[in-house]
Amino acid sequence: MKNFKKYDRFNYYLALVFSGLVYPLINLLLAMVLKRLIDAGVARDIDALKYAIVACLLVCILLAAAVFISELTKNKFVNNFSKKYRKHIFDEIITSDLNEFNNNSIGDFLSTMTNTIATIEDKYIKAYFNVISNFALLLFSVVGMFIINWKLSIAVLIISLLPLVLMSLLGGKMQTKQRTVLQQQDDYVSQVKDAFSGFLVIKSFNIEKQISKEFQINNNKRADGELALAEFNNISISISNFSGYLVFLVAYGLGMFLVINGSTSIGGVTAIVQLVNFVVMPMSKLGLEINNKKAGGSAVKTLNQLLAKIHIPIKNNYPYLELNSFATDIKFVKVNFSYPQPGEKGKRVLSNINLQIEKGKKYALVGMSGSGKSTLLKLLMKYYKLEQNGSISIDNVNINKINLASLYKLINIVQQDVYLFDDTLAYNIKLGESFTDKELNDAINKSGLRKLVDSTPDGIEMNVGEEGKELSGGQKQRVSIARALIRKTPILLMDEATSALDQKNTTEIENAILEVADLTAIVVTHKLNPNLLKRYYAIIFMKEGTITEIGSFVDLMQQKGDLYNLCSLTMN
Ligand SMILES: Nc1ncnc2c1ncn2[C@@H]1O[C@H](COP(=O)(O)OP(=O)(O)OP(=O)(O)O)[C@@H](O)[C@H]1O
Repeated sequence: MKNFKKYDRFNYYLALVFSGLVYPLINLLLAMVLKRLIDAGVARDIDALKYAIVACLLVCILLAAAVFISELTKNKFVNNFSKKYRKHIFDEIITSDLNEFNNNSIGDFLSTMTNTIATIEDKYIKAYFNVISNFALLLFSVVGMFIINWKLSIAVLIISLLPLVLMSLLGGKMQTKQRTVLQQQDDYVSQVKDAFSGFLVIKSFNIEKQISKEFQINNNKRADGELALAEFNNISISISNFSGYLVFLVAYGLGMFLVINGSTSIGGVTAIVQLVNFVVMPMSKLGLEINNKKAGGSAVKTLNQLLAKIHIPIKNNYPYLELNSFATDIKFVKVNFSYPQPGEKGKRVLSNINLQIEKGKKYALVGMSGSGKSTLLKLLMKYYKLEQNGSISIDNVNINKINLASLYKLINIVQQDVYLFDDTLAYNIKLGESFTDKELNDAINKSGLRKLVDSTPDGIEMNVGEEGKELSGGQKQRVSIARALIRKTPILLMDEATSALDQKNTTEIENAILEVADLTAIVVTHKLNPNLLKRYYAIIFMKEGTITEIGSFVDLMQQKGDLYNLCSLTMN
C-alpha cells in the first residue's frame, strides 16, 4: 500500500507538483504583490498602485488555475486508484484459498469491498495529498512571513503550533475509535446479510422479533460508535478553531505595535496576516488530516490482515505443477482425514482409504449417510488439506503438488447444492467461457434441459433469477450437470447431483454420463437402481469412513455383504 502511486503515476506526480509546489508558490507571490499594492496606496503612488493591481490580477488568475489543476489531477488519481485497487482486492479475494475463504463470513468480504475500501480512499489516499499540500502551503507561507518580518512570524508560529501538539496527543485515541467503528460497521453488514440470506428460515421459524432485537443491538452499537467518533472529531475541530482565532489576535495586535515602532509597514502586516491565513488553515487541517491518515492506515491494516488470512503462504519447497492431461489412474493411498476443528482434533471421518480409479471407467460410490462419500470427493478436489501420512495422486503426481487451476481443468464436480448467477441460462452453463452452439446444445440435451429451453420464449437466453430462483431444484441440478459436461473434463465427480430429480430423469442423466467414452466418473448415489448400478465398472461401498467393498454390482450382490444388505433394505 505504501507504493500506491503505481496505480496512476502520471496524475500522482502532477497532483503532487501542483498542490505541493505550484499552488503554495503562487500563494506566496500573491502576498508579496498584495504588500506592494497596500504600500503603494499608503505612499499615494498611483503608478506603483496600477502596476500592483495588474500584478495582483494576474497572480489571482494563476492561483485559480493552479487550484483547478491540482484538484483535477487529485480527483483523477483517486478515481483511477479506486478502479484499480477495488479490482485488485476483488481479485485477491476471488483467488483466495478455498478453505480460508470458507472460514470467513461473506459479510466480512462484502464489508471489505464497501466500507473498508471507501475508508481507505477517503481517509488514506485523500488525506495523503491533503497532508502534503497543507504542509507545503504552511512551509512556503512561513518562509514568506520570515522574509517580511521575522519577529512577528516567530510569535505567530508559536501560537500556531498549539493545535498540532494537541492533535497528535489525541491521534492515538482517534485511531482506536476508528478501528472500533469499522469493526462495528462490519458486524452490522454481516448481520444484515445473514438476516436477508436466512429470510426463509426466519419466516419458517417465526423468529422475526428475535432477529429484529439482535439487529437493534448491532445497529445501536454502530450508531453510538459513529457518534462517539463524531464527538471526538468535534473536539478536535473546536481546539483548532480556538487556536486559529488566537493566532489572528496575536498577528494583528503585535503587527500594529511593530508598525508604530517602525519595524514594518502596514502592507507588511497585511501580507503577514494574509500569509497567517495559510499557516493557520493548513495547521488546523494538518492535525485533522494526519489523524485521518492514521485512521485510513488502520483500515489498510484491517484489509491486509484479511488478505493475509485468505492467502496461505506456500510453505512447501516444491513449485506447483501443471498437469495437462489424465493418462492412467487416480490413487488414494492410506488416506485418513478429520475435519479441522478450531483448537481441537476433530472426529476421524475417513480411515485408511486405499483406492484406485482407472482412466475411462465409471464408479458408483454408495453407502449410508455420513459414511464419508462427499468427504472423499472433496479431498480429491483439494477442498481440504490431507493429513501428512496418506496421499492422493493423479498419474502418480501427488495432488498437493498440482496447481489448483490445472487440477480443475482435469476434474469437475457436480454437487447437490448448485449456485446460479443472476443471468441467463446460457451464461450459467458457459460461465463466461466460449463454447460453440453445438457444444452448448449437446450439454443441454445430455443434461435434460432441452424441455425447459424449448418451453420458454427466451430459450437459452432466459434469465434464471437471483440464485436461480426461477428454476426448480431439479432444473438447477441439470444446469450444474450441463456446466460440467460442456467442459469435457476427463474426470467427473457427481455428488448426489441428481438428488432433486425423479428416478426417470436420474436414469436418463446417469445413462448419458455412462455413455461418454473416455470419461472417468465417480458418481455418489442414494438411488439404488440395479439396472443402472449394473452398468458401472465398479461399486465402491463406504461405511463409517472406510471402504468395505469394491466390485461389480453382480459380484457384490452375490457376496451378500454391505451392498446386498443396503439394497435389500431400500428396495423392499
Ligand atoms: N464441514 C464439516 N465439518 C465437520 N464435519 C463434517 C463436515 N462435513 C461433513 N462432516 C462430517 O463428516 C462425516 C462424513 O460426512 P460426508 O458428508 O462425507 O458423508 P456422506 O457419506 O457424503 O453423507 P451423505 O450421504 O449424507 O451426504 C459426517 O459425520 C459429517 O457429520
